[in-house]
Amino acid sequence: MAAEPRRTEAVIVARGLTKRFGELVAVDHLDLDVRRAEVYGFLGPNGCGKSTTIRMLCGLLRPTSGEVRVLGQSLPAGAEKVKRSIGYMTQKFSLYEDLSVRQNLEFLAAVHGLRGTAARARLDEMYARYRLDDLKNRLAGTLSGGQKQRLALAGAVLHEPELLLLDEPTSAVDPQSRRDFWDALFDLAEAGTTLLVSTHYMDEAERCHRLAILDRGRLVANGSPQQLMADLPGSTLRVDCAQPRRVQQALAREAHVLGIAQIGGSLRVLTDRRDGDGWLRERVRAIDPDAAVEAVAANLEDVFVAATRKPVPEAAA
Ligand SMILES: Nc1ncnc2c1ncn2[C@@H]1O[C@H](COP(=O)(O)OP(=O)(O)OP(=O)(O)O)[C@@H](O)[C@H]1O
Repeated sequence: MAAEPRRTEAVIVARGLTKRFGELVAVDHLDLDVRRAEVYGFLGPNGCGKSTTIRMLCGLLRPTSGEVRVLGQSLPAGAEKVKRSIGYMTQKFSLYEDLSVRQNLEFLAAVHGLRGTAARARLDEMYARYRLDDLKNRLAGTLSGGQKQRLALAGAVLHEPELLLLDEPTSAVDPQSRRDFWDALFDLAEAGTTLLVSTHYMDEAERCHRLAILDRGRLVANGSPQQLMADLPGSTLRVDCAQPRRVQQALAREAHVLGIAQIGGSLRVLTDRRDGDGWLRERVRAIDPDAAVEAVAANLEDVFVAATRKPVPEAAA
């Protein structure tokens, strides 16, 4: 039965969540609030601690310090109680490649204690919902990337978890499959499931209700994508010029320039100055008097670059 989404109730509350591996601080005093039925994104560069955090949130990894409550249970003490209500989909395909789609799902149904007609009804629902009907007898190892992902999602939600944790679930699939997958995630959220999903893709992060940006184990920004873009403490500019590579090299040495990307024949420049428009026009004119500088709307990639280019605070160095 479809529950009314209630995006106010806390499903994940973490305070000061920290994980050390020897000298390495993989997750560093992370505070996190995820509410029921929201799609919450985790965005960050490789190695910033996304997977480690997700593994702590599903009770697979014991935090070094800090507090974390998931679905009302304190972890790790309540991990066993909460495990039945959590679904987890990893970056790598983790089902049995030498079993068929049907055998994989029947096995998972048995693991979750589903039997008889209840199991058959739920499996039929999964085949239909995730377009697996024609693939039931295929070995999982022979499926395409998108098909494997649909099977993995079916496996992760078979037991109707209240919370679904997805660790870079779309890293091996094409854009259309990614879109279909996100539609499936929103269907789940609409039915009341809470989703936390890590991603490297800006377009995916932009679709989340709210998101956290992590960098070197720390939370460096969080909020709705719209709010993060509106609050960007700098400006984004487009520079049209005859020799973009030359202008890019010269601007890269400027202290207030956080990032430059060439897009076709123009440059997209992110500065940490609110008055970036006039300031950059002056700099660019010195390099190429004919260049045109125009302020453009910030996107989530600008937010990401600005948040992850900040120097490491003294305490973490
Ligand atoms: N079991 C472990 N033992 C030692 N170091 C680890 C362990 N697991 C993770 N790390 C380290 O902790 C840091 C964070 O890793 P993690 O996998 O959480 O990052 P991530 O953000 O998920 O990266 P990616 O986007 O590449 O998947 C990395 O430096 C990683 O090498």
